[in-house]
Amino acid sequence: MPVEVEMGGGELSVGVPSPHDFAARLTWIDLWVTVTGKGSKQAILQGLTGYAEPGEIMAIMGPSGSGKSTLLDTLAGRLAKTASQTGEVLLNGRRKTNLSYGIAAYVTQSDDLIGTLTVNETVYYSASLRLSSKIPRAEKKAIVESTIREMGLMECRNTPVGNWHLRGLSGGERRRLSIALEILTRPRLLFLDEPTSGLDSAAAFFVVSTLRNLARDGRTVIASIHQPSSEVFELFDNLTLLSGGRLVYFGEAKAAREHFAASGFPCPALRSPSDHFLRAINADFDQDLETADLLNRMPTPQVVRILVEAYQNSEYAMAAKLRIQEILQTQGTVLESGGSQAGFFRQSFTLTRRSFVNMSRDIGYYWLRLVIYIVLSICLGTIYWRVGLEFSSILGRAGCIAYVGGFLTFMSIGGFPSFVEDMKVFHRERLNGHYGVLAFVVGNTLSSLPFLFLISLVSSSIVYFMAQLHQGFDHFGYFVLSLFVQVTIVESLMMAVASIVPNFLMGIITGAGIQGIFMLVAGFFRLPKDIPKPLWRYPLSYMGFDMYALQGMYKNDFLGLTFKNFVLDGVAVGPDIPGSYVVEQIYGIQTKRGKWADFWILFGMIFAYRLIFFVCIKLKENLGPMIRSLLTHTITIERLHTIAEEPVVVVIQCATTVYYSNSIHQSSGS
Ligand SMILES: Nc1ncnc2c1ncn2[C@@H]1O[C@H](COP(=O)(O)OP(=O)(O)OP(=O)(O)O)[C@@H](O)[C@H]1O
Repeated sequence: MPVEVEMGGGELSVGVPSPHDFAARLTWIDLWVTVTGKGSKQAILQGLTGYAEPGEIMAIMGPSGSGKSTLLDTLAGRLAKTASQTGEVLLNGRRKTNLSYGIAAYVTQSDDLIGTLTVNETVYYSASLRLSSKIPRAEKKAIVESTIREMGLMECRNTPVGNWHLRGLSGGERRRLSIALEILTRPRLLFLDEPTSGLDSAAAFFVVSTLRNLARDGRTVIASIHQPSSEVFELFDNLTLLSGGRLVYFGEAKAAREHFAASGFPCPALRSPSDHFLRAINADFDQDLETADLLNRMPTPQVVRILVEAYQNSEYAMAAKLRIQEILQTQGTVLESGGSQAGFFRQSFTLTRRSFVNMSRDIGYYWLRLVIYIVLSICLGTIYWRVGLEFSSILGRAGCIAYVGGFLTFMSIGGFPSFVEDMKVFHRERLNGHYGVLAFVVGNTLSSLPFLFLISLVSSSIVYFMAQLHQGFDHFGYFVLSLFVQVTIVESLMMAVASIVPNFLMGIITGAGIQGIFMLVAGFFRLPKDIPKPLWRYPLSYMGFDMYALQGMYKNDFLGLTFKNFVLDGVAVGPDIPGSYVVEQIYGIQTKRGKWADFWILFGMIFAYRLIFFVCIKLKENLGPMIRSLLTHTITIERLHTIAEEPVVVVIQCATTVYYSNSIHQSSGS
């Protein structure tokens, strides 16, 4: 009799969830992942089926490139946009294509951490962001301390993580810190990609022991691992062994040895089982394999083929499918996002504080920029030294103001590397549900304001008093505020760019390009009335902040001053020129709108650009899964057509939800 299993969006299972059962039971059935490159499709996961249960720790092993990270990403709903997926991933019997944003914690291979914070600060801020505000401070500190201790980081608790200018933690310590951050809140479902990479064998043993204890506490832990020692391997309950995206073995870790022996590849007495498995299935380097009696030299692809077939026809494969069936019949609780229990204000406050501390310690964030601003301001001040009220001063003042508004703000690009680092940390924390997008935008905005104000004040003071622009505190105050608002807008623009571009170089190019265009249509290089319509004048010159900044600053400086007319043979050719004439007739700017109106438009733009930043993050978060779900649906239908031609039973539930059960039938001999 074929074992027929229907899998679906929750309606199929018969068990009633217990309200107190928050365990995470993950099942995946006939999982295929394909990527398209150079016109051809490559399957990087080929029909994987398995499950992970609470109380157990599962290792995903395989040679480099065998698909370990891809399997973890697929299970966690984080597959790259370029890859397509078919098959089912069910959490507690329900279809859950996206486990991001707090339902599952994921420790990725890269350790994206804030370089200037110490271990203690990193874990404490994380606790403050995620643990309930009701938990007293002392209790939070105790949780932080015990987590740091569990990961063996007590010795370096006051060491900064480290960045380009700060020597900090070793690679292994960073790895352990990344794990500490995710186990802090004891997540129900924990994925770890290479948690032991960079660790010595003792550290690897302690880290995996901690993960096992976490699993014993009712958590579900899945970790990909390269080359565990025998001691570490013994800590794993279950094993998924992959080679070239195919399943070589799934089942109890300790039974894998018997399976290899039964398939004709017994583990030699003095070799660690994990070493033996990996040597047998590593197709990258063809090798001699010490086989018991079958072959003395066998090419690895052949070994892999034998093992894959042996597994498909084995009792282990059958047992896995039966267990999946049982899991699906005892439907568990719907796990909601469990990322953070702290409220919005707590999150915003903590993020503002953390970001402020980082900005004040990272010399590349603002301090280096401040130095460059001071140097440039001195250059500007010397070039426009006491610019005066001559006829030529009109051009001089306009040039000085345009440079301040254009190039000085353009220099905000210098902070881009730090923005990119910030965004990496944000993406890691956000995907693990540590806080919301709005809290991040608020935190990032508030923490940057004091530094931006300082930069504006110092630069303005130097330029203003060296060039001796329009005297009077109100004029100087306007100049400072206008520059402050401009750099804040550019900062928002660059953060928005950092949130969408894939890398640093693209970000610099995109950010510089946008600013270059806005500068061009600001009204300095071409007078406003001469800027060609429709694109350049409407909408671009109005969308950019430079136009309002330039006009406001011109009005601030020229209005109320009088300039000498130009001199021919020692005699002025006409009467003195009032500033209003300069603004209206020479620079073609209407003075009906006062300088403060320009300022308030600019001020409003800070919110508009921060909103764009917020929307960019949201779009990036939602667009990927939307595209994936569309692609997955199309590919599932495509695959169904292929499968329908094969001798298998196809179960169609409804128009949009299609499942098939070929692998299950095969295993039962159908
Ligand atoms: N988005 C993608 N586009 C193209 N190829 C991909 C993509 N993702 C993964 N691959 C390919 O799929 C294979 C499996 O990659 P994966 O990162 O899952 O392997 P891995 O077992 O985790 O390797 P390692 O142990 O070296 O990290 C590799 O050959 C990789 O190049």
